[in-house]
Amino acid sequence: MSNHPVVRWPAEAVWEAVQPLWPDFSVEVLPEIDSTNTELMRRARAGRDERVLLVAERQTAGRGRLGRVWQSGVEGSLGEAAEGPPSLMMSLGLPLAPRDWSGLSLAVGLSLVESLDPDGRSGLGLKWPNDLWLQDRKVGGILIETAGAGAVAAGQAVPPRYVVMGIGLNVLPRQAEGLSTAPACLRDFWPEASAPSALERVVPDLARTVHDFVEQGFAPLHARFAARDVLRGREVRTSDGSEGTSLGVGADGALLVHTRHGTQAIHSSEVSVRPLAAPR
Ligand SMILES: O=C(O)CCCC[C@@H]1SC[C@@H]2NC(=O)N[C@@H]21
Repeated sequence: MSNHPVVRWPAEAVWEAVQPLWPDFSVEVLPEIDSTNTELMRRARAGRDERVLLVAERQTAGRGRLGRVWQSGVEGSLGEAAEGPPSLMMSLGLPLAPRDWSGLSLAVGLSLVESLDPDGRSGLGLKWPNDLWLQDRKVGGILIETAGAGAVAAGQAVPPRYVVMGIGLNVLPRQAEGLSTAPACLRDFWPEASAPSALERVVPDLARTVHDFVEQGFAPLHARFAARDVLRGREVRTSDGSEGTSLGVGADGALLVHTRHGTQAIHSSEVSVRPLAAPR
């Protein structure tokens, strides 16, 4: 495996779009890595806290939430004429000190959905807390990890934490091992989608969203999230045992579920939904 990316990536265009926000921002594309999240966490632990977007053409140990494996779907060589890998795998790493952390992953998801489907016509939506969904099938996911920062005494400013926002988007159709139905992909609603074109489309808005989140938090995005929320009004079951109808998310990013015991605010859990009835 050479040390150079095989695919032509719009790294410079992405850098130019983001650099006015963060002059020290850089973009790195790697032909192969275990996981872009793992790599940025390693760098953070070694004291490197740069603002960087790391993109991989292949991950050998891609990770999802809750210890799951993220399959990149890259088998064999990408080849010279490659349109790009079947999925976009990238992590944005940077030090952050927002006033309030709640809703960061929802803000990231919303920026992805809005930049991939600006007018909402495709039905691409958000499944709380971290998944992009299209017709009840997963298109992508987000894995946010943090490093650094000790305890904060009362009245002290919150020190920045190094945050790694890992994003995986299925671009081309593929079967995923262990799943009965194939995941959805960007090609389902964007016929020319490739990993490089998706990168160019999503990163400028992602950077703007993260930049604004530091001061404003999730609350200003709340109504826009609701417009893309695929769970609202559906019967859900959470991994901590709550069952009921999803009422959407609160202004702090919690999932609100109307259960037999009243409305419960869920802050961290896995959520499954009752499948939609088959069309007649
Ligand atoms: O759906 C999930 O559970 C989150 C998936 C996150 C996958 C991305 S791919 C780029 C980055 N590197 C990783 O190892 N994981 C994230």
